[in-house]
Amino acid sequence: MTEVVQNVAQPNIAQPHIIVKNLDLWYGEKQALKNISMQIPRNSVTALIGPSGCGKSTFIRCLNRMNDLIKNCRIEGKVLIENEDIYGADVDVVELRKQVGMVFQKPNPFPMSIYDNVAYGPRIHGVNKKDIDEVVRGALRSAALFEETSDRLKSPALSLSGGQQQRLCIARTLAVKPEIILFDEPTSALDPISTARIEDLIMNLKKDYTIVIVTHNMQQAARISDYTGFFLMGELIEFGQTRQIFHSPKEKSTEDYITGRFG
Ligand SMILES: Nc1ncnc2c1ncn2[C@@H]1O[C@H](COP(=O)(O)OP(=O)(O)OP(=O)(O)O)[C@@H](O)[C@H]1O
Repeated sequence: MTEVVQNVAQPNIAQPHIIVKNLDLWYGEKQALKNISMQIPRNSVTALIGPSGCGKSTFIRCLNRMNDLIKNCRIEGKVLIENEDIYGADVDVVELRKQVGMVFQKPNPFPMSIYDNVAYGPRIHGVNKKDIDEVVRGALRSAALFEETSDRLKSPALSLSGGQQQRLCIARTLAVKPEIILFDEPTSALDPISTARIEDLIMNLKKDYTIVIVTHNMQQAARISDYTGFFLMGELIEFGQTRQIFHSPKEKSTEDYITGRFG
């Protein structure tokens, strides 16, 4: 494993699932990420917090190369998943995004039935027709949506409530059997009850997946995450166990942010 140039102290993580090394990112002339290094442990929830515009979404999108789609975006540094450089020349980006799923802020189900939304990915990835039913039901169960929808799987996904739509999007992600799931502010468009259900779900999912979540909600980060990274103006200021970050931050700016003094 090549040496990581550490700019921020890292907790001792035996076998990180994701290793980010000296990552810089520019949108045209503007540098949005500055020398980020981070080791993300597997089967855990890692929360990324920080004020608006500090680069959280930009960073999370680097983990499954979503920024490839943005013109004028340039990246330097490395992102290793299972020690493989995901920016390597021979990486199949479709396969990478299957391995690293993503759930967005606004639920975005396809305008098709509940069933077809979840079956969409497995069908594209060539899952056998006779196995699709089982995959769809399994994913809906894991996303805690099966009981509510089992009698109306052919109904339009858009007839579901916002919270149910977000769980459907999670089921859609789970159906392609990822290893890592990225959540970009997944509850910011939801009411408190739907938010609590998604938080419970995320905490359950970490048994089987590595989870990275961007959130503006500090209580949410404190409730559901094992590790927290604090970003400020494109830099990772502090990264550590959530308990430590919230109870004894090492950096003054982290403390100011979590105590609501800015942002
Ligand atoms: N596609 C883009 N083109 C140019 N600049 C961008 C693009 N996306 C983001 N930026 C800029 O990069 C910086 C970081 O944005 P980013 O969305 O990653 O921040 P964030 O911390 O996720 O913010 P928020 O919490 O408001 O979602 C901001 O200055 C933003 O304006």
